[in-house]
Amino acid sequence: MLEIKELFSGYEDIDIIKEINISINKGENLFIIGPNGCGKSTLLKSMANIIEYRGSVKIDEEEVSSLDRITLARKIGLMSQTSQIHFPYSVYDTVALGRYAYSKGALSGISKKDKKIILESIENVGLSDLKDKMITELSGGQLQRVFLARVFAQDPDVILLDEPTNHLDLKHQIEILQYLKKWVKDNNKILIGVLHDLNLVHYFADRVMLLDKGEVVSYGKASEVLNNERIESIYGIDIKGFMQNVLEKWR
Ligand SMILES: Nc1ncnc2c1ncn2[C@@H]1O[C@H](COP(=O)(O)OP(=O)(O)OP(=O)(O)O)[C@@H](O)[C@H]1O
Repeated sequence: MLEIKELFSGYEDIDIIKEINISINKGENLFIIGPNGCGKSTLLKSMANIIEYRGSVKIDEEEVSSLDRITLARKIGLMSQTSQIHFPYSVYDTVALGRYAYSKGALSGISKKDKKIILESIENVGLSDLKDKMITELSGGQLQRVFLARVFAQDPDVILLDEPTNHLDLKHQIEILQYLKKWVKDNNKILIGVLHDLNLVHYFADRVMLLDKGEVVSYGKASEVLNNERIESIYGIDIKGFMQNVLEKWR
């Protein structure tokens, strides 16, 4: 179980995230929504202990800020919005980096089991044909799937994904989200994701958290949180009306 209590975090003594309290069971996903700048990425970074927090973030009773790097990497994996490429690694080598928490460090030292997991992770995002290609030669969507495969290879208990599908075409968005949902259920993991597409959130989320100005406005099932009046008051747009309008244009 992931338990967050009285969580505050931010930058340079200014709190962006204020008083978050949630608990999520294994096998469940939670999607965080909210307008630009409301603190979604900051919340994920706090959970992954990339930025300091006050309050408590516990995975199976263990405070994440007290874990060493290797244990933390086995417990929690973050795919952030701005995964930068600095080195011309192949797809395989990039995904292999996900296994560092289980190996002795050097890529040459990875085990047969690691190899199998790396290849399966690449296959699960549909990139087997590109496994030897340099990541500098990939499209944005292919690259995003490489980073997803790296998180799968890392195989943490809690997976944090910041806009995991924003570079993907609709088919791949749906396929990846379907796969993630199943992966979470089958392997008793916890997924916390940030998505802007409220249709996809409606369809895939077990739980939804609506954030505004760093505070939780609403938390619960998608059908409870995604109430048109509430969404309009936070986003300042009649999203349901807009969607209905668009749908009518389809033949
Ligand atoms: N490294 C940083 N230093 C100082 N302030 C930051 C830093 N990163 C983010 N912020 C500020 O914190 C606030 C929340 O940013 P955050 O990236 O968490 O929002 P978000 O909800 O993920 O936004 P988006 O939907 O645009 O990705 C913003 O006002 C942003 O300017």
